Amino acid sequence: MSSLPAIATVVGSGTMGPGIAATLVRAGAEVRVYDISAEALAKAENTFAFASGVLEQLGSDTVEGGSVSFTTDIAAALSGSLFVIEAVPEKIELKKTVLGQIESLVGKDVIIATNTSGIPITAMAESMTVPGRFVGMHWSNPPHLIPMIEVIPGKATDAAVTDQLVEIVKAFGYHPVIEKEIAGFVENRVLYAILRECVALLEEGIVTPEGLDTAVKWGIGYKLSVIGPTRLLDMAGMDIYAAVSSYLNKELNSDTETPQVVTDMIAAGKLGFKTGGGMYEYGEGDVAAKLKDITAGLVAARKTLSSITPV
Ligand SMILES: NC(=O)C1=CN([C@@H]2O[C@H](COP(=O)(O)OP(=O)(O)OC[C@H]3O[C@@H](n4cnc5c(N)ncnc54)[C@H](O)[C@@H]3O)[C@@H](O)[C@H]2O)C=CC1
Ligand SMILES: Cc1ncc(C(=O)O)c(C(=O)O)c1O
Repeated sequence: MSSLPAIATVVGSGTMGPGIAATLVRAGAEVRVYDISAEALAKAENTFAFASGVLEQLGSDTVEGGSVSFTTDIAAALSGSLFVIEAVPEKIELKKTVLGQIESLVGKDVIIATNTSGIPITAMAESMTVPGRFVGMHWSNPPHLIPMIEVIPGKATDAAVTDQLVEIVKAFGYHPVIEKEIAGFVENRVLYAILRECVALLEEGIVTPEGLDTAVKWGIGYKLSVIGPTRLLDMAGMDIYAAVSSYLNKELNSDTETPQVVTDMIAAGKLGFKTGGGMYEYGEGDVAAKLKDITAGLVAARKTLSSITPV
């Protein structure tokens, strides 16, 4: 019998919610998508349809019986639900309020997972009545395409709940990675170490954005997508790592604040794809074309990577 809960609810339907829902529906679950904003839900219906189309393109396993509904009625979204994924904005107080709402509407044995990017689970669970059923479930964007999920128990999370979440993740064909709780979790700690250095290199004018993207895509991304960093150390040799790190580590950027260049871009309304300009400028139709290319690339890469020995 599949470990996938028959009825699941996604709370918050912005960038992440619709792709999460599409993944669960394809695996056979009845998914309710809840948001406080009717406008967000209307957009989410389109994003859900797009993500479902991508899963079809990918040819991922499908289980009959999956369905989706969208609602601004939280009680209806949670009625009879067996598994809840919270995906509201990354603000701890908002998340705590929403968790309180969810807990007041579901039974004590319902697992509540959070898609936080890195807020410690224990801090988020502080005011929960049953914190043992609460667990981190960090999907990566785009959630319908990146088949890895970080599973992070907090101090109060029941071991059985962590085990159940691992089985749920496996049931829809993703790779679960169990981690000890730490701010940012593993994926974003590594990503943000890379991004800090990248932004510093751009800010210092060492390389152009195009040059940086080429160096990282082919010199790092391509290689790491096949073998992973631990194996890379073995391939390079500890002697090489020791020799290079002895002079390089002290040179790497170690700023603790958000880079000024990013703060300035935000002030100028340059947020990236969502405003039509960021590190690069996008003209009419450019963002849609880029997203199409990125999706096609991720579909092709996932097919290839799935067919070779992992890490
Ligand atoms: N965007 C990304 O690349 C990733 C985001 N995450 C995490 O996932 C969570 C959601 O992120 P996004 O989808 O990017 O956020 P978003 O801002 O795109 O969407 C959040 C949605 O939550 C809704 N919302 C706000 N308050 C609500 C409430 N009280 N009840 C129900 N819905 C409410 C908003 O209307 C919005 O539609 C955050 O914790 C974020 O850090 C995790 C992985 C990747
Ligand atoms: C820049 C950035 N920040 C956070 C996340 C996340 O995982 O929360 C992502 C992502 O791709 O998922 C990201 O790209």
